Amino acid sequence: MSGIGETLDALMATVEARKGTDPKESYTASLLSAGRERCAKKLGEEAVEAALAGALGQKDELAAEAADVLYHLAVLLAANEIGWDEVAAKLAGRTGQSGHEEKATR
Ligand SMILES: N=c1c2ncn([C@@H]3O[C@H](COP(=O)(O)OP(=O)(O)OP(=O)(O)O)[C@@H](O)[C@H]3O)c2ncn1[C@@H]1O[C@H](COP(=O)(O)O)[C@@H](O)[C@H]1O
Repeated sequence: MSGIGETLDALMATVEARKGTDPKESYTASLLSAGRERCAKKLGEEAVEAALAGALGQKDELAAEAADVLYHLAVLLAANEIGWDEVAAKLAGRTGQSGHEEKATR
């Protein structure tokens, strides 16, 4: 099994490759062609479902919903021309900061 980084890189490459392709042939292409607001709405829905599963301690459901969240996040990032590298840089910039300090500088 590959790590999460490789998995996310492969997912983003697939999402990027769907740009401009036939929306009838690909769910990803249909989301991208519908625009950023549609992509954002789907991410929000999946995030709520993941949050509910987590709050209820539904482990399998949470893992599945977390995968949906990551997929829809990849689509929204791609729709905004942002890659995982920019997200990783934000996370790396916070390494070593306490959560309280980080909140103050965000
Ligand atoms: N990871 C995913 C993934 N996760 C979820 N989904 C789709 O997300 C949709 C969400 O389902 P919902 O029940 O929330 O919504 P729905 O009512 O079916 O659809 P909406 O009208 O609400 O958008 C389903 O159709 C799922 O198939 C995904 N579709 C694609 N991928 C990845 O994207 C790749 C390319 O997919 P295509 O673009 O479809 O070729 C796939 O190989 C996967 O790796």
